[in-house]
Amino acid sequence: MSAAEGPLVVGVDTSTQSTKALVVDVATGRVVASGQAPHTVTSGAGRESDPRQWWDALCEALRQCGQAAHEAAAVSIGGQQHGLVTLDERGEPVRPALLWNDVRSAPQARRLTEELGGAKFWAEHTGSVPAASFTVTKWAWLAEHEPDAVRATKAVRLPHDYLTGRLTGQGTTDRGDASGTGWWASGTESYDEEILAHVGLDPALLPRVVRPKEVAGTVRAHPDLPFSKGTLVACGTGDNAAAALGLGVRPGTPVMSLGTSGTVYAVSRRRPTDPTGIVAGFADARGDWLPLACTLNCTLAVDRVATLLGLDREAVEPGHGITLLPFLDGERTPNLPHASGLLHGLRHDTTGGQLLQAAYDGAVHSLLGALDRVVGKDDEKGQKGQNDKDADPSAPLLLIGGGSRGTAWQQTVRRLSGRAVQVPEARELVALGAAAQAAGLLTGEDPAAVARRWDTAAGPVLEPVERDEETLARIAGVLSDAAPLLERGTDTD
Ligand SMILES: Nc1ncnc2c1ncn2[C@@H]1O[C@H](COP(=O)(O)OP(=O)(O)O)[C@@H](O)[C@H]1O
Ligand SMILES: O=C(CO)[C@@H](O)[C@H](O)COP(=O)(O)O
Repeated sequence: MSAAEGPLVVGVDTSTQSTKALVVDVATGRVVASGQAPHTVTSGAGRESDPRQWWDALCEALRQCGQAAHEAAAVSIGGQQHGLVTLDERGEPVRPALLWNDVRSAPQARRLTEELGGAKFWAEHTGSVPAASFTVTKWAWLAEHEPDAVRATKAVRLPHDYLTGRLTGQGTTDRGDASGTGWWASGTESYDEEILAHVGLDPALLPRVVRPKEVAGTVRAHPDLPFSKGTLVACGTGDNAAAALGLGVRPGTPVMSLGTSGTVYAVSRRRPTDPTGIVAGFADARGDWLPLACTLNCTLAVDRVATLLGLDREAVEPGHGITLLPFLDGERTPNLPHASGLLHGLRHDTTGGQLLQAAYDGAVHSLLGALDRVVGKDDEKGQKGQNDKDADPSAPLLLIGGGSRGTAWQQTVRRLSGRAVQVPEARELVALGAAAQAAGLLTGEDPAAVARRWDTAAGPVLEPVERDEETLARIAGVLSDAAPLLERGTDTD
């Protein structure tokens, strides 16, 4: 491999299932080294991970990068959003982190929404109506179920803050990830004291929100790290905001990410305030906004159905009136935290491949319904979408995340969206976005412009096909008819 032309930077994605690190040449965007190490997440009632695992995985992923990581001049961490990390006075986790896909705090989400002026108040103050994913609901759950843990907590962090803090020794976050907590006011871009007081969280426990182009700190000496002391650390951000940076998207360009979570989003110049709660009004990592909808059941749920059927994930067959709502983990979009998977339309001649295709259809249907609101279509009640001025309905949908590599995912998105779909060849767009942010610290460039210079979104465009309206209408009908079943848990919950 030829020598790098420019300085090197490290971009990290600490996601739900693993930590990935890339060493990138700032001049060309070439990935000169990479590493990856897995995490474990608990199954059962909740979804928890020990933050110390994320640190160990980061050290391992960096070790795999070899000498290149030693030469890096700056580093940035992108990470799974919303997780509640509670640290004691020594900076050690009080308990495992409560993750974004842990739905135990659904009752707290409902209660907080009602107690503080309803959905409109939350949407106008924080940009989002809290669902069980939001950090504020997790803190309220912890206060109710584990008051000793709350008393022992001397610092509250998000996953990317935790790793950034271990690199620098300082408590910092950024506007992108702060906007997913439920205690950051998007109108004033500051912590919301009314909400914090309501949930009994002292603002002194929270990290400082670093501005987009500001340095968060420098790497302190650490035996497990390949970095030189003094390497610059960027503020980092949530994984979706990092991927938006990594693609260098301009306002209105729609993105769909197929990973542990499914997400659809677009950068917007308008601050989102959707009182239906479908669109979360996140900030992006630059100073704009990132209206986004997220599902809890994406690649893992569809892979699980394939495993149950004993099929390869690509062994789909065209559907035949079968509807499978793959809500194995409850669901966030639509907001059905207690739902479980639901199958309708099974016949003697139904094949396993058709059932599998129905799982893909169910997962993609939820995302596409939400995409209409994210990019600005008016809903059936005439409410304006979030981003109508900038959205270009003919722009290809950018498809990213692990699932975007799969033919069955690509074809399902094409058929149910009726849009052109572009699949970037670059694989790790969250880590690339973090690398672009680190590069921006060195060169003074806008990180999104860095990503465009690196041409990270380049990849084949799959031409549009006719939209499969029949399947979309059938799934919407089953969702609506099954509402009472989906709103309650099963007897084993
Ligand atoms: N070739 C592929 N086809 C379909 N799905 C894939 C493929 N490769 C990986 N995946 C899926 O991608 C998921 C991981 O995606 P990723 O975006 O890395 O997730 P996360 O960032 O949430 O940890 C896995 O659950 C796996 O099922
Ligand atoms: O909760 C959200 C977005 O609001 C998720 O997108 C998480 O940020 C998890 O991301 P992945 O691990 O699936 O990348």
